[in-house]
Amino acid sequence: MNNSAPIIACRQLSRHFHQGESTIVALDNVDLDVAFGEFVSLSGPSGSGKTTLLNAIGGLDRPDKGQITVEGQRLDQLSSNALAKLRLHSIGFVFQAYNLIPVLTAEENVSFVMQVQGMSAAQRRERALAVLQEVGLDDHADRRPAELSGGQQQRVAVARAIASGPRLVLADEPTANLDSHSAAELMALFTRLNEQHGITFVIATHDPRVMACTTRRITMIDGRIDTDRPQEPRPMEP
Ligand SMILES: Nc1ncnc2c1ncn2[C@@H]1O[C@H](COP(=O)(O)OP(=O)(O)OP(=O)(O)O)[C@@H](O)[C@H]1O
Repeated sequence: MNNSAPIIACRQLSRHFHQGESTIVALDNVDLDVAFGEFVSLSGPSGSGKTTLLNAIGGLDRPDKGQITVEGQRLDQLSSNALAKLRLHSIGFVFQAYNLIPVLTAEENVSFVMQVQGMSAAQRRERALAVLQEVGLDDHADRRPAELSGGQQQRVAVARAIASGPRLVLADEPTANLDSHSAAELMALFTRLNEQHGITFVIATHDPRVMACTTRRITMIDGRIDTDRPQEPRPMEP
């Protein structure tokens, strides 16, 4: 794979939703390239298309028109099996609701995904503990989600997202349910994963402090990209 090629390339993406008589234009001819290793925020008013764009890039939803290439693979040309594989191995997802399985411990929540990926139990345990250590939670590996704070649950969700070693993480309002201290910790973790491991992040957010942490700031309006600028990142104050 040629690393000078973008990790994400979107061409003329459009997505419409039909509600009764009316048509909602969620994405309107979006063109977007994101290079390997970028740290990007996506902001804009509610309904401007951020989630729709992330879901399309992550292969969770198909656009009506246009093309998406992720790590050199055209999503519209992949079989559903190949798309599921790409989602499982190459893209990490982090959501506003942490989406952990309540009856499983932190370690089991992380290793569950690797089980689906076909790793042995010993490999899973080793890898789960390594990624929990990466997010600062190896000493909480045996706790269930209800025994963890919101910030800790979100960090378990990050450990799960990076367990398979993806080069791309898509995060949809990851700090929306967090207090400002936990949000700052999460953004420091994202920054470290970006700088030290080269993981590309695209983060949809309404929080101006999250936008300020990133090195490229994209705003959307009415399903279109409105502004797109590089910036000097400003770490979030705890
Ligand atoms: N499954 C759906 N069915 C109908 N309309 C939808 C669906 N998903 C999204 N939309 C509409 O598409 C538009 C874009 O929605 P989207 O969720 O992408 O916006 P957003 O910028 O992420 O908003 P928010 O900041 O509130 O999360 C909105 O008008 C929304 O109501």
